[in-house]
Amino acid sequence: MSNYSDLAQRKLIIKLFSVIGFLTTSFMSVMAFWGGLGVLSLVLVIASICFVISFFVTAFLHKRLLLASTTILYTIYILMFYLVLTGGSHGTGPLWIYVVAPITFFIRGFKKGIVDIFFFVLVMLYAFYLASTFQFTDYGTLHFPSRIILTFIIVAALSGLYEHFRQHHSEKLTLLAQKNELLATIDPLTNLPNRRSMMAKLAELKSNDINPVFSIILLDVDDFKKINDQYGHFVGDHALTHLAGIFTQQLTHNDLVARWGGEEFLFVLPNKDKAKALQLTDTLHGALKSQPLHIDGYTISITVSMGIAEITDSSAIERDIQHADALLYQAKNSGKNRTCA
Ligand SMILES: Nc1nc2c(ncn2[C@@H]2O[C@H](COP(=O)(O)OP(=O)(O)OP(=O)(O)O)[C@@H](O)[C@H]2O)c(=O)[nH]1
Repeated sequence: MSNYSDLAQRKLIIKLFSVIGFLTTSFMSVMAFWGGLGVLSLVLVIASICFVISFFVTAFLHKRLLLASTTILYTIYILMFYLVLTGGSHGTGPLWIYVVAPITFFIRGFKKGIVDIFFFVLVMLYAFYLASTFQFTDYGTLHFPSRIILTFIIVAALSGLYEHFRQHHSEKLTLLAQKNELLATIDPLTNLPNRRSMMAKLAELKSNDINPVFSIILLDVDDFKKINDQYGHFVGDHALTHLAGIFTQQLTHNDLVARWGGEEFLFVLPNKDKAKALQLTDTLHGALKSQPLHIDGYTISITVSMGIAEITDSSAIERDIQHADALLYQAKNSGKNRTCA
């Protein structure tokens, strides 16, 4: 989501750059033409065409944002070179180079922006040198070019710092959002998906015609209160993580298990009918028998009861869960450590 909105924002700003670039260069071109500066006017017309192209590339070619933004940036660089070389209109050309710093960092980011700015400064120094050597324009003494370059470096440094902090905070926010998203779907004790994320998965499976049959298993640990009472809550917690580990081991790649709440777990088995779900419950009973919990010198055998519901229609998922719950209840009432289907 954050990536999408970031991209949408970038697109908007690049389109805005294109429009501002187009309006400015068109206006300056008319002014230059009016003032009898034919070549400058022509250069500005070419620049304004480049801005129009970038605008349409950004607007209609969704994957060409990089191309559009690079076109804008290097159009501006070439224009700046020309303006410094010739002095632009009445020697004011170099004043435009300040727009380069923020645009460069916005388009290229902090690190690549520094490299670009470094080469841009070199090119500008060279343009000032050429201008005075070949007398394209008269900047008088060295004072004017040196002040322009120095103030440009200060503006660029501030723009770079701003971009650096902006990037840093944006990355931090993205990471935080991803972490929160993960925490909202994971049970912190067992690291299994929680009820919320499993409900989303179930809704997805229900709405998906590609999975016409699937099964769910509702599992409840037998006499868990006794484990807590006898060994303490801490051991109870360990028992739950121990179970989560065993359950995860027995799943094939499409199967899922979630901590449904308390000492209850829910399995979702896409493309598996009741018979296949029963096979899994047999495996689970066997795995629990052969892998008791060893903790603090104790060996604790844990058993579970399960109810299976096969899902073939598109009725509400809550009804399927109620069905599995009723069968789990039946398993508990028939003596526990068993499965009813
Ligand atoms: N240690 C620990 N205990 C929990 C947790 N969540 C629920 N419990 C305990 O699980 C126990 C569930 O007890 P009951 O609902 O009476 O069920 P039971 O003792 O398993 O009995 P049956 O379901 O009839 O087999 C309660 O004592 C809860 O406190 C947890 O995250 N950690």
